[in-house]
Amino acid sequence: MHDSLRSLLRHRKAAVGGGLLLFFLLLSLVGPWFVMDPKDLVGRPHQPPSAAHWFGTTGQGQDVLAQTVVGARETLAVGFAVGALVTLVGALVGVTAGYLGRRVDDVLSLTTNVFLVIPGMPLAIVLGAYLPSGPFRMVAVLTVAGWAWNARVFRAESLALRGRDFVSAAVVTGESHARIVSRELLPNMASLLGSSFIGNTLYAVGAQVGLEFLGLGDVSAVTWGTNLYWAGNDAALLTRSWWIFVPTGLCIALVGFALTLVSSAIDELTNPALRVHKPAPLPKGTTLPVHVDRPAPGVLLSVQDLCIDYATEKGASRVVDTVSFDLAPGEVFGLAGESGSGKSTIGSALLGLLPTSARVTQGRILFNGMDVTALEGAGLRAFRWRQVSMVFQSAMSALNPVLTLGEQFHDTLAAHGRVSRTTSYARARELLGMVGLSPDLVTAYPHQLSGGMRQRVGIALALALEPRLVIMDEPTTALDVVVQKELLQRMLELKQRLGFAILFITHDLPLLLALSDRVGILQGGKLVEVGTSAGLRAGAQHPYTQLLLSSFPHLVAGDVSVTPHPPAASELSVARPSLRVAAIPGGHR
Ligand SMILES: Nc1ncnc2c1ncn2[C@@H]1O[C@H](COP(=O)(O)OP(=O)(O)OP(=O)(O)O)[C@@H](O)[C@H]1O
Repeated sequence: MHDSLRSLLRHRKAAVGGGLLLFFLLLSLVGPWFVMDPKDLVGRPHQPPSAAHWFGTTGQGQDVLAQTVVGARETLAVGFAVGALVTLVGALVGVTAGYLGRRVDDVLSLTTNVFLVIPGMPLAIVLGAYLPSGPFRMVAVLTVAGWAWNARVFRAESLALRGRDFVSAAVVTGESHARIVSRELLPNMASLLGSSFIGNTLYAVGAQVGLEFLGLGDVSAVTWGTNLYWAGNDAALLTRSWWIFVPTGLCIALVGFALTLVSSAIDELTNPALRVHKPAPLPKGTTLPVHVDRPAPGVLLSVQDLCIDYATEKGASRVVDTVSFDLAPGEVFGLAGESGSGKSTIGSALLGLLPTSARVTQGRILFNGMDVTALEGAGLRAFRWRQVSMVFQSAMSALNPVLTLGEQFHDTLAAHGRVSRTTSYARARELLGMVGLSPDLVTAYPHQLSGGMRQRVGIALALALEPRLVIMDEPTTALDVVVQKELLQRMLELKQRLGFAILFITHDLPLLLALSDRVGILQGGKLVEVGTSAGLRAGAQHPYTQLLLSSFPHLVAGDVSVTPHPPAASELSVARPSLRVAAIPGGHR
């Protein structure tokens, strides 16, 4: 709690937004005691700012400063009350519908949809005409007109959470519905609840001011909306009496700005992934122009003295440290190392996919002689996928769930030149066939495929533009060993046919040794050993490589024995006929 408060105070957006909001809250609470009565006629009409009336007088001779300060009270009170009520009603209805589902969901969703199709403004006007005048009328009108959107958002969120394992675990351990909602669902929606409340308050302030400006509020009350209503009525614009409406307008804009800052701060504080630490700017003169060397013969990719730092709260953290290696055309180069050793960071750097908080601080990545670390914009777009593509680790999240496979192939092909759907679909069919899937799957959606089939689609997509290098970042981690072997075997066959090189990233060193021509071992961001697979298998030099090798038990299909030593190539090789696991006929996994 103490820590959360401290980080809230240290957060710049939270501090500025919160400070502004606090100022307006204090102004609305204590300000009215220090100003004149806003309804008193204290001077001549339309008087500009003066020592007697700092903000001038209105078209009827009232003090504009008093009206601005007093107007804050009801406007903010209604705004926060509506913000809280709309969030509460929306969350209650949405979470109940999403979590309980079935009949309850049908009824609540139907009610929500009915409210959604009724336009908000006419509904507010009609309700306003029947309810007794005053701030409570405004609160009721805006709550009735605004809760339905929130219910939709909360329903969608609870539907997504309901399918998560931790909720299923709570269900099977016998927790009650109320406890699951209050302990499992709502805490996971803290960020949504916070930003919805702030967003709804923003909506309420805007809608309230809008309705009152149109004369649909209580025009005898003093609020920011009625201030603008009377400014319009008293021809403040026509007489160029800007001081009558500018202070109120400025206050509304500042409150809106403050609420937006706080909403964004809540998002960032409750979701650490949104907290982006920007790396320190490079010293002047160190920005590298796109550099093209004559490619070294027999070298497709040359990583030279590469250093990558992440900006963190505690300063720069080096995760890739002076790494150098070369990759020849058609070669399979494996990068191995324990979790966190920097493998994926190197893979991302090759494709210019490093997050904003990361930066290449030293070294070069030469692809066919061209320094890809300096590529940007159109140059980078043209380079990605056409020259170097990637098979991602998570097959499900790498495919767009709402597009058919054919559309996803079309998008990829169309991103690199004009291509008709007929041509894209024909190519998609060909590629699907190449990876051992039925070409008819072009019309299928990702959820209709198994994990192994999705990963084959990932490979087919990676080969769509016939790149010269394919990065495979743990592409088979989530698959069982049989599917894994079939998939890798297919990949190596395609490599033989099409001639692309592979940078294979995994923590599974025995698998790498079986697949790769050469392997590099990463430890804590440093490349501690590079050697041919045969050389490393015969005798690794570095103690860390030896440790990695000795820490892998190996299951051999058939006799299910566990070997404490690195496997022989024949046991793992998926490219050779001596593959020990028989292909399962028929199915695509
Ligand atoms: N956004 C980030 N901010 C700070 N450090 C990060 C960030 N992303 C990754 N790191 C750090 O960079 C290091 C390398 O991460 P990377 O993902 O490249 O490792 P890896 O070897 O691919 O691991 P794994 O096999 O588990 O995917 C890790 O120590 C990680 O904590």
